[in-house]
Amino acid sequence: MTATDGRARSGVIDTPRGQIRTPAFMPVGTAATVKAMMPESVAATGADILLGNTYHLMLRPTAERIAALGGLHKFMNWSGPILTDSGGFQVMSLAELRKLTEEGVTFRSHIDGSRHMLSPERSMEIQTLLGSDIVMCFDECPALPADRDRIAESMRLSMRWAERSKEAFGDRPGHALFGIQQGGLDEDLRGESAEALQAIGFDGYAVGGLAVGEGQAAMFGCLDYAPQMLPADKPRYLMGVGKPDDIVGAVARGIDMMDCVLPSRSGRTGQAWTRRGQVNIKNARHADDPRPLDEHCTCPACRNYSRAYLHHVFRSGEIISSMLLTWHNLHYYQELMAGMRAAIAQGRFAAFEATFHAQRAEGDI
Ligand SMILES: Nc1ccc2nc(N)nc(O)c2c1
Ligand SMILES: [Zn+2]
Repeated sequence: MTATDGRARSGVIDTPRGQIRTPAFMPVGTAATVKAMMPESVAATGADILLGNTYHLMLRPTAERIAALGGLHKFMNWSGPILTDSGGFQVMSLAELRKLTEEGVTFRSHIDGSRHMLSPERSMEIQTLLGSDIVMCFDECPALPADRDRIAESMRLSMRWAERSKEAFGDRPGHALFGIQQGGLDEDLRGESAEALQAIGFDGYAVGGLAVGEGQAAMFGCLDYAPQMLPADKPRYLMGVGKPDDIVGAVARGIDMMDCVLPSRSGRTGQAWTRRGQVNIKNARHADDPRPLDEHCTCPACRNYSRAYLHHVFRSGEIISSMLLTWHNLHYYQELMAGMRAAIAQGRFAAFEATFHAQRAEGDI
C-alpha cells in the first residue's frame, strides 16, 4: 500500500508476471481474448492484468488442451498477470439443467449441451491447468432478491467450499488464492463470511454477491461496511463492477480491484463512455459531426477518427467499429483508474470525485 486518502487506497501488487497498480480495473478476456482487441492493444490502454473465465475455457477449448499448449498466457499471448474467476457464478447465469449439491454443481454446457461438473477441487484443478496468477475460490452467488435464510445457507456453503478450495489449491509460491465474501446485503451475514474467510486465510479477498441487480444505492450501502470487514493489508476485489460512477464510488469505499464486461461489451454496441458521460454513436445526430468522441482523449479512436466516421462504421456493421469503440472505452477506464491512483497518492481524492461528477452531463452527449 503506497497511500491512503479517506478509505481509498493506492498500492502495487507484485506478481512474477509483473506489477498490478491499484486501484486496478481488469478487462474481461472471457474466452481467452478481450473481444475485438489484440493483446498489445489491451496493454496499450494501460491494463496491467486481465480476467479469464474457468466456466468458458473448461467447455471450450478445455483447460487440459490449454495446459498442453503451454498455459493460458502463452495461448492468448498475454505475458502479464491473469486472474481467473472460478466458474460458480457463470454456471448459475449461463449453464442449463444445473444441479447444486454439497459436492458441487453438475450442468449442461450452454454451447453443446454436454454434461459437466464443477466443485472446489475441479475449479482449482482447472485454474491451475490454465496457469492463472490469481485464482478465485469456488463459490455460489445467490440471485437477488432472496430471503435471508436462503442467503445465509448459500453463504455458509460458499464458506465450506472456500475451505475445500484452499485445501485443493495447496501451497503454490508465486500464485495467489483469493477468498470471496458472500452474504447478500445483510451486514451480519457479511461479517460472518468475512470472519470465516480470515480464519481460513487468503492472499486477497473479494466482495462477491454484488452487481447482481441490487442497484447502485444498495451496492454502495453494502460497500459502506463490507470491505472494512476484510483484512486492510490484503487486496480487496469487487467482482463484476461496473459503470464509471460505480467504480469511483467503490474506490472511495476501500476497493482495490474491479472487473466488468461493460466497457468492452458496450463498445461493441456503439456505447462510448467519456469523462463527460455516455455517447451512443449510432444516434443519427453524430452522422455529420467532425469532432472526436472526446477531444481530451488520446486513444486511437479519438486521435484519428470523427464521430461521423464512427457513426458510419457502426451503421454499416464494419468490424473496425467494435475495435475502435472497445479500445476507447478500455482506454477511458484505465485513464479513470490512473487518475484515481494519482489523486489518492496526492491526498486529493475527494476533489477528484467531485470533479468526476461535475463533468458528467446526464443522458447522451
Ligand atoms: N457480480 C459478480 C461477478 C462475478 C462473480 N464471481 C464469483 N465467483 N462470485 C461472485 O459472487 C461474483 C459476483
Ligand atoms: Zn478515446
